[in-house]
Amino acid sequence: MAGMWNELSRTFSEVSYYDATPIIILAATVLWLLLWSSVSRNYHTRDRLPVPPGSFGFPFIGQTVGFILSSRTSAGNRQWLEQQRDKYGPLFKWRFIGYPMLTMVQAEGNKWVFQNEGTSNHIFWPFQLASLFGPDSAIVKSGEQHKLSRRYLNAFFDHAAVSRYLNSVERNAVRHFADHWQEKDELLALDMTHLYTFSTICNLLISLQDGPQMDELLEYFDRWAKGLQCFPINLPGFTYYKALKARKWILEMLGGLLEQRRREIADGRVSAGENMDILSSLLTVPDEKGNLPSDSYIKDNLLLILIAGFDTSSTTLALIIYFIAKNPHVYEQLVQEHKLILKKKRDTGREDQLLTKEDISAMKYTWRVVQETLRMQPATVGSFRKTTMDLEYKGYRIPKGWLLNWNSHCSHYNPQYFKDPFTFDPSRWEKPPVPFSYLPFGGGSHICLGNEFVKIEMLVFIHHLVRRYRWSLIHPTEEIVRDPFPRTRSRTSIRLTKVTN
Ligand code: HEM
Repeated sequence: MAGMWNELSRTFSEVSYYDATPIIILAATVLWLLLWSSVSRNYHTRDRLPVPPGSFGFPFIGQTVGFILSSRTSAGNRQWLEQQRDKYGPLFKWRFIGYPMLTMVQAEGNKWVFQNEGTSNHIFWPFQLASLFGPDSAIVKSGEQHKLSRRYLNAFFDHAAVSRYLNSVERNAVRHFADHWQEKDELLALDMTHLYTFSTICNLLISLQDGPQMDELLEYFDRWAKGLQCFPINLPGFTYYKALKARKWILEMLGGLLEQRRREIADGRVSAGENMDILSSLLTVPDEKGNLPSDSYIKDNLLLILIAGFDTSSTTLALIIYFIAKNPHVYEQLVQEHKLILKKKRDTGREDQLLTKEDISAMKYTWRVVQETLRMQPATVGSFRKTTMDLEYKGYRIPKGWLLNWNSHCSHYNPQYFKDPFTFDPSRWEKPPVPFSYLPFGGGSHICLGNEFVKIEMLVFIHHLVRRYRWSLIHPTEEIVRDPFPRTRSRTSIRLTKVTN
């Protein structure tokens, strides 16, 4: 009986196996056909889609000249982009130094760019800028290499790390006001904020204090920065050539410092601990794979942080001084906030002590003033990503190899996101903005490394400024220009009056 059953079941399974074969083949074929037709339909549909509206202009040059010329004035750049938007819509194509470019002027477009970073687009810098940054700079890296680099650098600039820098930032601010502001009735605010932010970041990174060596380094950084906005002509006498020379000089200087520090660590003259500057940390703290970074990585990234962290902050601080002078009610509100902080310090017996994290958290209105300044004059108005595959977005085909340009300046002035955008109104920051409409620090994986640090650097400075001075603009109607960072034509010349607490 059992034998018959086995026989039967074997026969049944064989029969069903042989019977099922054509069905399986048929089902697989149908499935494959369905999949193929869907893929090919999508492919062909995307292929048939139009590319976004706009004009590529002249071959190669496209609109490069018009765009660069418009970038010289602060409003010019935004107005140029708004003209294209009004003509073609919030997503438009144009051509920049030979590259087809797609600019997004609304929050939604910015979000799309940042959310697809690493999958269908990656960071792009024109070769002249990439050469100024250097091959090991985190800013030019993409994908896994960028992730590794950022994870390592983030440890020096996340919230916890930045809180540890508070005391040294404040000591530097106090020294700065004592050395450069006292006994002055008039000064150029931008020159002062330039010194303050450069000494703050030099101190933090390489323990370099005010003095001839810092002045010389600052001079080379200024030459380097001019290379960001010029034609890339690498011939003696041209700005780009000078910028590359300045990079070489800075790297040599950092190389010398690196060797000296290595010797000091070996001799035990610098020991591990919270007071180490970032250079010493880079020489002693291994990455997640247990390796110490190479010299070239250290030099390129010190250069990056120095450059990314001082012109942006110094121009923003000078414009904060400018906007406060133009809005006396803002100054009064700031004074009230900082008087309260000083009173609280007095009441708790901390009068002579440095600011604490709690004092910084109490500077709510002051931070809104910073946010509003960064809305009206973001130091960086956008940058580029490059598509790594053909894409479809909003019914358009976006070919592989096009540049995507996220832009903050236009959305910062869009009344849909910011009511009365031309009014300097710190109170608008009592509510959070529409996501991706406010991007002074960029977004996605390349979001500003220093955005936590900026907060203490600026709040500490404003605290010491408003408790010491009141000021007015010597040229109240002067224009804001960009070269490439925003500044007033006179570098914000102000008249100072000392105040007593
Ligand atoms: C008001 C001051 C600042 C503004 C407005 C600002 C703005 C920005 C923006 C918009 C980006 C993104 C670029 C992109 O997506 O392509 C960026 C990147 C960066 N910023 Fe800042 N920044 C400021 C201050 C600082 C400071 C103080 C530091 C350093 C301590 C710093 C370090 C960096 C670095 C290293 C990057 C490159 C990040 C990467 O590519 O992964 N920035 N910054």
